Amino acid sequence: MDCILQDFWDTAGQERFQSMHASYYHKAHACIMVFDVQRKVTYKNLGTWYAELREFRPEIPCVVVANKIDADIKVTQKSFNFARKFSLPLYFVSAADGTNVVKLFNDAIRLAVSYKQNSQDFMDEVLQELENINLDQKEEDQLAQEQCGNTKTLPPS
Ligand SMILES: Nc1nc2c(ncn2[C@@H]2O[C@H](COP(=O)(O)OP(=O)(O)OP(=O)(O)O)[C@@H](O)[C@H]2O)c(=O)[nH]1
Repeated sequence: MDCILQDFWDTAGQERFQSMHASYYHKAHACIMVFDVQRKVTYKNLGTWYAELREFRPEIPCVVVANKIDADIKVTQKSFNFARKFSLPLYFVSAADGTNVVKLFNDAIRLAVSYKQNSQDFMDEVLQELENINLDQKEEDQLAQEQCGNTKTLPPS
């Protein structure tokens, strides 16, 4: 199971939108979009990030995080339209004091696992097939290695 991505966590808060390489998206089974409640521009950029995410991963679960609430607790009374507009769960978080951090990651992981188990997305099926091929290959390599090892340890006849 893969979750989007330390890089996304880092990049989403940036002031300028900078596209991420498609490979970052492809194996993600959930996305956590973070904005900084003290920097309006990071909230404004969410729409662009979300559009890019949906281009590559149309169905993965996504949650929105309002971070740094410790700096101004009153923001927790605000309603943030972006989350409502796309029906995404919104978490009020402080990475500094830990508020809601564990809950956020527990929920995101649960969503990701459930998505991975039930996904009907064509891209996921392709990736799963590739993963299976890799696993088969690894098993074959391991078997071949074991057989080589066995041959070496055979006593001389
Ligand atoms: N008060 C407060 N400060 C925080 C919180 N999370 C991160 N910071 C501070 O914000 C600054 C940037 O944190 P980073 O972990 O570097 O985050 P980043 O996403 O790379 O950077 P930004 O996009 O600038 O927020 C650091 O000085 C952190 O200490 C938080 O929840 N509350």
